[in-house]
Amino acid sequence: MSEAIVRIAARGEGVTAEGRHVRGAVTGDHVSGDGAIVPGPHHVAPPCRHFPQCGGCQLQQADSAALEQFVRERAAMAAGGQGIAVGEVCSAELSPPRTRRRATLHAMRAGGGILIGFREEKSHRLIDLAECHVLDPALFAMVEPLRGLLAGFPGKLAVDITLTLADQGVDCLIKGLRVEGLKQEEALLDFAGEHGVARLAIDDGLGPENRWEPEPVTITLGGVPVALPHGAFLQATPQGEAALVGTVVEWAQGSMVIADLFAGLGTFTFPLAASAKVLAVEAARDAHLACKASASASKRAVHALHRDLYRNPLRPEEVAGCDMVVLDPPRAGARAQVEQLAQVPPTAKLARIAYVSCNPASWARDCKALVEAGWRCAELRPVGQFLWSTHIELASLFVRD
Ligand SMILES: C[S@@+](CC[C@H](N)C(=O)[O-])C[C@H]1O[C@@H](n2cnc3c(N)ncnc32)[C@H](O)[C@@H]1O
Repeated sequence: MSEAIVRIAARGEGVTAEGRHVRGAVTGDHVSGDGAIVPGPHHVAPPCRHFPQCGGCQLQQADSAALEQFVRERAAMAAGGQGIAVGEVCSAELSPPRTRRRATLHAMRAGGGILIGFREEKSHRLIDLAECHVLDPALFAMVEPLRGLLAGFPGKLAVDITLTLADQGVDCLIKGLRVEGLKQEEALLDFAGEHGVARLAIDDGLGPENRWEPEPVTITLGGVPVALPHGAFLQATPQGEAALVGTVVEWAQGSMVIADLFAGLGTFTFPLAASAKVLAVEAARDAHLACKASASASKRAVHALHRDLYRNPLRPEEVAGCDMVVLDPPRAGARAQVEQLAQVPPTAKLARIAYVSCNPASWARDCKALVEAGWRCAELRPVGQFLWSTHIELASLFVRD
């Protein structure tokens, strides 16, 4: 007798109503007693030849309807798991293929050639990328030239290459490369010039050192160009950023004073500053300074504050004057900051909290504290920026009645 797959689990396996997990199955498939999968209407041919070996994607066998359901259900189930009632769970925004604007690839020498790609999910074996359906084509176009460049560096090679699509083109940071002698220095400059690289930096263990940057590299946020420090956080796709920012800006309508916590370069700060005063709080010094400089150059009503919100969260009296708080913490969540927000008295101006998260588990844990303090989750917007992966993002709006 066969069982139907009713949903996709957090780790990407198909799950039956009885709770049986089946790797490779998607919602609508059937699985027989011996584990054979009978594909259903949402099971499609994976577009990439490297699937499922490549660790970059886990769900290429699912169509967009099954992926949308997966992203939406994961967000809703995280809320349900902590007993958080959600007013409205919106449909999930999925980023299209070939839109990822940042990725770290690995490279090594093998069999006389250079392998460049992602690692296999459960091993350190490198998948040598011949195609990629998630990377923006401008990033993928760097793979072959990078093979050529690295082939000229003798000896054992084990480097990480972070590619980011900035306003000026591809920003390329190579970690772990030893550059010795004029010939190798020239090879770097030739590579950068010939392939229109926006910035080339090498980190041989002592931090990134720029070798090529014909004009300062920026990323435009809310119409404001912001200097892009190495390693600074960026939303994974422009479409994902637009979905998250559009949602938060809509929720912020009518707010005059907003605190943007874990602000990074100002992904939310600058769009929000079009109609409100914004306090942008961030712990990474480079990101904070970039946000601060652009706020001043663009004359936006932004006050940038350098502060560690884990050790030193904003206290209730510091946010009481804001009518909205936006939080977008790292995967670990924002427990200490949420504990402080939960203590803001109902009589304070603070009327809305938008919590953006890349980890439904820490989000739900934190939000439980908000709910216990009288806040209600009015709206949940799931976002799938990492198409075909099990990684999801969400934006949530908390209000007090
Ligand atoms: C998920 S990113 C979001 C950044 C920004 N909101 C965006 O959308 O681009 C989290 C940010 O929190 C910052 N961060 C990490 N730990 C922090 C801490 N203890 N206090 C304040 N900011 C922190 C990181 O540097 C990063 O910029």
